[in-house]
Amino acid sequence: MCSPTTTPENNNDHLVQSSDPNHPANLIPALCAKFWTLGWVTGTGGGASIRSDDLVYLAPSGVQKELMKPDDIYVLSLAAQAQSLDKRQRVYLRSPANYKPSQCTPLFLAAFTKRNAGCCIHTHSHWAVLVTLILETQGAGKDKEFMINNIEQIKGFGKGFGKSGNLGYHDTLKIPVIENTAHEEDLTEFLEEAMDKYPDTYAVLVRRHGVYVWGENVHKAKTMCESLDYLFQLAVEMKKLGLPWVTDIEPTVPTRK
Ligand SMILES: CSC[C@@H](O)[C@@H](O)C(=O)COP(=O)(O)O
Ligand SMILES: [Zn+2]
Repeated sequence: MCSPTTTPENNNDHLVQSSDPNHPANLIPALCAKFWTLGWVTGTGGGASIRSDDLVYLAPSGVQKELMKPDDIYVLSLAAQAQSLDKRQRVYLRSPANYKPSQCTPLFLAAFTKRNAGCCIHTHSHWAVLVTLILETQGAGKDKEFMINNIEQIKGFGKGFGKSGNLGYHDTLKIPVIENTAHEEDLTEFLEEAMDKYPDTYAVLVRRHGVYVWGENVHKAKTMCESLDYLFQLAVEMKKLGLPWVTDIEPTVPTRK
């Protein structure tokens, strides 16, 4: 299951060799090194994947994500994957030696195929985990979504897949929460369910685990992941101060002279 299929003679190494710092094989290690400093990908957890047209660039499993090199990156073709008869069999154009592909692969692929995302980031941020723990204490029914409004940073989010523009200050940002599973890949069906139930969401929280965030491109995925982490941290601090995450502040219309 999920064993790599590659061309042994050349392993398509040219797919990960570029002097362009924005090439996905260079950018994934660079981004993960930055994310490690934020506590997002420590202890091999978390990661990031980038899609460029048909090609998906992925990290190996169980490696220190902040120390990865371009040569460590897997490359998969979405078209070849779609044609594969066994959908659980991954069709890699390039596989680095002595590694296994990230366990997050089917979750990243869900963001690329169901949302046409160009980048998906998975963090194990303390703030994301804490928000899911706080929600858990609120009991069944209230523990399945994180909601916050009337905070400026909400404007860092797009309105939704296929919609133009960003959320406004008074809009309520809703992020679904799914339960963790013993194996990362078993989260896939629940992540896809959450995407169907919340068609506008760009993120899904995983209880006691972290968060998946995607965007049309690297810039948008990174911006939303940073905005979300800011909001999760703020929400944890607000909870400690007894402040509500959702308020009914009415929009004010300034009078211009
Ligand atoms: C600290 S182990 C974390 C893993 O089980 C998983 O949750 C994860 O995010 C990373 O999986 P990986 O296969 O190393 O890319
Ligand atoms: Zn994880």
